[in-house]
Order: sequence, then C-alpha cells, then structure tokens
Amino acid sequence: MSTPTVLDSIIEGVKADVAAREAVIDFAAIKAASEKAAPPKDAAAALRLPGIGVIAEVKRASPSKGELASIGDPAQLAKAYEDGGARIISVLTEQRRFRGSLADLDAVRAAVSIPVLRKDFIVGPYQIHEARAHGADVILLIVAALEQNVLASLLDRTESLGMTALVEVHTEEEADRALQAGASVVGVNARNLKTLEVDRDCFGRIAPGLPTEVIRIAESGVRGTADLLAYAGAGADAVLVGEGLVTSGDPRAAVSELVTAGTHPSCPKPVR
Ligand SMILES: O=C(O)c1ccccc1NCC(=O)[C@H](O)[C@H](O)COP(=O)(O)O
Repeated sequence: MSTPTVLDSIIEGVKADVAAREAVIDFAAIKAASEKAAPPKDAAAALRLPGIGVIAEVKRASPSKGELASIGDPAQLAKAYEDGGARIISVLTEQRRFRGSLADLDAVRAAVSIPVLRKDFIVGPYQIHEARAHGADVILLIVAALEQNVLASLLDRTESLGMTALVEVHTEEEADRALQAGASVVGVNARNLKTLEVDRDCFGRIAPGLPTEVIRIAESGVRGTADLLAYAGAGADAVLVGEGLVTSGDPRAAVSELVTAGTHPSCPKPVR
C-alpha cells in the first residue's frame, strides 16, 4: 500500500469531522436549513467584471507553513478585504490543519456583501448543504480528492442550490475531468496538495487548454503584484490569495494594491 499523501490525511480528518457534525444535525435537517438560507450571490458575474479579480482568503494556518496569522476577528479581516476591492472572500473552514470553522464562515457572511467561498475539502453532499445553510455562495471541489461520478454529482448539487462550484485542478488530466464533469469555473492550484510543492508555471500550462467561456482562477503563490501580472499574462480572470494577505500587516492595502494592478489598463486581459 502506498504512503498516504498530505491530501489523504486531510480528507481522513474531514470525513471524521463531517460524521461528527452529522450525528448532531442530520442530513434532512441541514438540507432544510440550506433551503431556508438567503439566496446565493452571483459569484460568476463578479468574476466576469473587467480586470483581474482578487479572491481574498481568511487563512490562519496551513499544512505547508503552520501558523500564518492569529485572525481573532475574521469579520474585520473580511471587511478589510472587501474595502480593498476583493471580488470574493474565501473562508477556510477545515479545522485540523487550517484552524478554520463554520463560525468563521458565519462571521464573514454577516460582515460582507460580496460573494463568499467556503474553502474546504468537500467529500459529500452534506457539506454542500451545510455551506449553503451558513451563507456560502461558492464551494470548492478538488478534483484530486473525488472520484469522477462523485465530482459530477457534487457539481450538479451545488448548481441546483444556485451556488457556484470552483473546481480545482493541478494537472492537465484533472482539467479534462473538471470539464467532463461540467465545470464552468476552474481553479488551477499552483500547490500540489499531495507534496505541497508550489509551481506557479502550472497555470500557464493548463489555462490555455480550457474553453474560452470557462472562468479561470489562479490559486496559490501570489505574494505581490508581479505574481498577479504573470498570472494575468497567462490568462487568469482572478487570483486567489491567502498567505500574502494575512501576513501583510495591512490586508486592506495589500488587496487594494493587487486590485489596482489587476484593473490597470496595462494589465493583460483574459482572451475571450
Ligand atoms: O496552503 C497549504 O499549505 C495547503 C496544503 C494542502 C491543501 C491545501 C492547502 N492550501 C489551500 C489553498 O489552496 C490555498 O490556501 C490558497 O490557494 C491560497 O494559497 P496562498 O496564497 O499560497 O496562501
């Protein structure tokens, strides 16, 4: 048997945590709660606005870096991101390795009016209804973590709730699987979730092969405007940024600097 990867070990913990929550609030109850939530916001429309969008992440810790930032008030951080011009707020809700929570998602949802992404390791429909019940508009589906039939069915369920699925890939084969499942928003993660290596050239290898109507997000490794401009040059509609913002000391200014670069007339535009 092969050695478990970082992704395998995260998924194992997530499955145990989901089972524990489901023992308290069962599937029927979370489904009912998701149906009562305020309607989801249109994240795809936000991502199609002119310029390179910034998805700003609430990220306390990570398997690759350990502790990043204490973030006592995620609502305040999210508001700073929104004021700085972020298009979407990403909230990591995984507890064991990222120190996130559904309480963070609730706090962020209440604080901002832009779309909110629940960033977690989705393994089944329970978490999708849970995300919607807690006000998320977007969820992340990681191709490397899901069998093809499960990916397609989770994508259908997400869209049936009026939410947007950000379908994450790291290889050309995963991009093919995302498209076969019907993804309309594809995130290319520069970070290999099995080895934690970051390869910023990954986006430039994969994005040109995506159909022009697919929205392309460059995830991970953005540490400043030079990285955003490089991703823009390779065809990104938006960048997803965590560490570079939470360690900046001034998250509003850090987002604003990226947004200014991404909307400047000299910034490369996605080919449509
Ligand atoms: O960040 C990690 O170490 C990590 C490890 C294993 C699975 C996922 C991981 N991160 C999730 C992300 O995709 C990033 O938080 C996101 O793309 C932002 O990346 P960065 O700007 O480099 O913090």
